[in-house]
Amino acid sequence: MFGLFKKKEEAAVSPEEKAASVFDKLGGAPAIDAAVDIFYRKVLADDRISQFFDTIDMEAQHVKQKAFLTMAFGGPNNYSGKDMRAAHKGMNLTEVHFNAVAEHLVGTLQELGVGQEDIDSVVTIAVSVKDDVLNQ
Ligand code: HEM
Repeated sequence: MFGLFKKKEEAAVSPEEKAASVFDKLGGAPAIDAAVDIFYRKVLADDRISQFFDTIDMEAQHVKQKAFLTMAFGGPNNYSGKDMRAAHKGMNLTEVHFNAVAEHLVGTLQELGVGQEDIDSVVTIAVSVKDDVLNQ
């Protein structure tokens, strides 16, 4: 059921050596479901960005939001969807749109009780894909 998020073998790295990602700390794939609901509600309630999701079907979007949050939370690196540049091509996204999404990402984490240090690492991951998302 959570095939998309299946953990890769981590034979070469012991648990002590590998810092837990926010994805792991939240409780892995099942916890992402709760995060998706919060995040998506925020996105759809935001006039700056809700229009981008108007024509997208809910079920497919749920899967995509899971992929989004798994990536942003530093989850298993076996995402097999489109790369970020291709996924957002032709949308004419701007900094305003990006910042709105980042804001809702942070708000979601705050609601889930995630600490500031972990929120900072999620923001770092989000910022690292910004140029691709904005097709700059
Ligand atoms: C940290 C920033 C972002 C990440 C990590 C991200 C991640 C993703 C992922 C994983 C997908 C699914 C790609 C696929 O179809 O395989 C996706 C699709 C999509 N994203 Fe983003 N995204 C980001 C920012 C944004 C922003 C700022 C917007 C608009 C306000 C946006 C709107 C969309 C829409 C509408 C789709 C669906 C496209 C379609 O189905 O045709 N994303 N995103």
